[in-house]
Amino acid sequence: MAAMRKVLPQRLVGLASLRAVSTSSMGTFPKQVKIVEVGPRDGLQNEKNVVPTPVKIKLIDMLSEAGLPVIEATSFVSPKWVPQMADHTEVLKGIQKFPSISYPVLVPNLKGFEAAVAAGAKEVTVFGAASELFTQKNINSSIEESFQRFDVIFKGAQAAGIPVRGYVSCVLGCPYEGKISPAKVAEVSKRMYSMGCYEISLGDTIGVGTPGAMRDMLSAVMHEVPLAALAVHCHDTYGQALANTLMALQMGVTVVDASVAGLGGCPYAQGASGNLATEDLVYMLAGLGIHTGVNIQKLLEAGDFICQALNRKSSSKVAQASCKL
Ligand SMILES: CC(C)(COP(=O)([O-])OP(=O)([O-])OC[C@H]1O[C@@H](n2cnc3c(N)ncnc32)[C@H](O)[C@@H]1OP(=O)([O-])[O-])[C@@H](O)C(=O)NCCC(=O)NCCSC(=O)C[C@@](C)(O)CC(=O)[O-]
Repeated sequence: MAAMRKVLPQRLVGLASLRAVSTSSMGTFPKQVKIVEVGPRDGLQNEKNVVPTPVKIKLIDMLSEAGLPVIEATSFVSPKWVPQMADHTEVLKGIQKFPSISYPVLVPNLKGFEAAVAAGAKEVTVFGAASELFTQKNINSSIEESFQRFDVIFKGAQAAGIPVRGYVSCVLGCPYEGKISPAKVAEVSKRMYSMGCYEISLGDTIGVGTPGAMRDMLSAVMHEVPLAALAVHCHDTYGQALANTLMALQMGVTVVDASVAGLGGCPYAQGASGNLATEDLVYMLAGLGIHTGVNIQKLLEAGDFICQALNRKSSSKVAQASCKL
């Protein structure tokens, strides 16, 4: 805690310069971006040591205080597959729920959907992929079988008035199949959108994409799914996450997934590293004059908190830089 107190006033110096650059040209960028914070789920699911439930709850509460409009809280997957998420019910019940914030949770099947609803979930997320082999490794089914599972979830969600978000993983590459064609991503995205996902988040699961690959993939998907219903979810394995996101914004995407302190990774995607750090995204968007509603100071504090709890250095460049200022 002492170290945290020491850096905060210095961070304010960095924030002043951030405000100074926020008047720069808007170009073709959107005026507003919705950030979907995935740290508590994607960020923590890959942690080897079990993160105590109160730590997860405090992290989510701090992220709520920071003004993130959507916070992916946990996942109702099999605890045999992802033990770190076994406390999903306690986490979802334990967090403070701000009326203006959505707290979606991942559900892989009807069992997960029913458990999520019983725990109070008001929004769920299904997760598919544009790669057969990844789908097999991640959810033990083919792509076609995954649609059948989703269909059952959609029926339950529709009856309960619960919105469903959808992930398509491996959109810019797969750890098992390598290159994935934009046409395949477009096909899977179209299917999930037409089944009932209100938003499709396109995941560069192993962070191999480049802005060129993002442009080609998005161009294909935009023919099949309305732009307003697309989000991007970039991992930073090759240091391209921010550049890839910028390309997506220039193409009109207005929803971006990110993870506080750049935490993240998928247990079933070897080589996957952390997500785009939310702090770095917020800093860049502020510099472009794009509204997010996020208080970066409070976000940095949430990043400090989880990094101390995990005994780890933040992967966010903004967090690292603002500590050194
Ligand atoms: C889909 C299954 C369940 C199939 O797994 P399975 O083994 O084929 O399922 P099953 O139906 O045969 O059940 C096996 C056991 O799990 C139980 N079970 C079954 N379902 C549930 C459930 N929902 N909640 C709790 N328990 C469950 C079930 O009751 C049974 O228990 P047993 O009878 O052996 O005691 C499994 O593969 C699974 O849970 N996979 C999840 C993997 C995962 O969470 N991956 C990470 C998320 S994806 C990701 O990170 C990428 C993303 C989204 O971030 C975007 C990107 O970056 O690209």
